[in-house]
Amino acid sequence: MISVKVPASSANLGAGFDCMGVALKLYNIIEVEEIEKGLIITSSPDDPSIAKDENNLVFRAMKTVFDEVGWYPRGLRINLINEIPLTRGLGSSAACISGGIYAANLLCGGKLSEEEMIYLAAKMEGHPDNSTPAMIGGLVFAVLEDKKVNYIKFVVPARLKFAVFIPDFQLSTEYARNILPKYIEFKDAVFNIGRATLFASAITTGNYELLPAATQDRLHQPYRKKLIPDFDKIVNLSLEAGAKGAFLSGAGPSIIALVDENYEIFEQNVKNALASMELAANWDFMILEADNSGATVFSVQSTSLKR
Ligand SMILES: Nc1ncnc2c1ncn2[C@@H]1O[C@H](COP(=O)(O)OP(=O)(O)O)[C@@H](O)[C@H]1O
Ligand SMILES: N[C@@H](CCOP(=O)(O)O)C(=O)O
Repeated sequence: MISVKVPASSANLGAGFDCMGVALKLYNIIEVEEIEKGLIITSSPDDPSIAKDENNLVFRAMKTVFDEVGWYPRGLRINLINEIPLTRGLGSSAACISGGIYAANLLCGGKLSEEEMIYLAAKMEGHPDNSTPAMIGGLVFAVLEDKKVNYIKFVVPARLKFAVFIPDFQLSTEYARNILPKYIEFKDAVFNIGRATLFASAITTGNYELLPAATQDRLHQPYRKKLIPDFDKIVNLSLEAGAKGAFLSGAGPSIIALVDENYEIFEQNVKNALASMELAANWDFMILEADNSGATVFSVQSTSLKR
């Protein structure tokens, strides 16, 4: 049996719609094993939206690898241990896709290169901003091209923390993409190009004072925040507590605030504020570091199955 650990991820990071994302130290474990025949899928905790048949996202991701390399297991057992909350903008689907591809590649003897796995994952997810950091870790700038992903990975220092606010309601990425406008104004495109470029420079040089300005966005947040009644309150409380920028995580509804030194004081101030504020939803709060490893082998046990 092969066991793979794959991180959560937060995409967009403000202005970098569909092209910037970071892996976070919150993980799903995917255990896979070739069996005599059939497909057995188990999941804990379970959720009605996790399919137990060929529609399961991890299985579908694994199948893209089998189709690509022309090798198929006789049967397959998949056990999912899920820490990443579903449909909250923290890359649960990207973790399934990148983790499934990574696990399938191990199962079939490592026929695909890392570049090929990154491409397959981005193609399946439709954008490379979650799937690439889920696969290789770090903070990634990525563009999906016709046959490859062009990307740069930046290893995030532990000094930078990601304060994550997770509400008790879900928002599917598909829905949150469908509500975006087909066209945007030229000045809004210019606004985002400047901020995304500034973000890339600020994060890689450690010039965190620029981050509050560099995480502004006009491409998706103005539309999506209407679906998240507490958005402005959470962003404002984070900035007042000293965050270096706060923005929607992926398509939402989770919100992330960047915190530098003094994160313990920030954490206490935020917890006090959350306890005393009137909010439409209940919000979980946790402080995470970036994961710089991506999908990794957790354990390998030999199987009795003979070929
Ligand atoms: N552990 C899992 N196992 C199987 N399918 C999953 C798992 N986690 C998420 N999914 C699938 O991904 C969907 C959520 O994807 P999406 O709307 O993109 O949200 P997210 O922001 O969490 O990626 C779920 O409805 C489910 O179909
Ligand atoms: N760039 C995408 C990212 C979606 O991330 P998810 O974690 O919410 O699936 C978008 O903004 O739609």
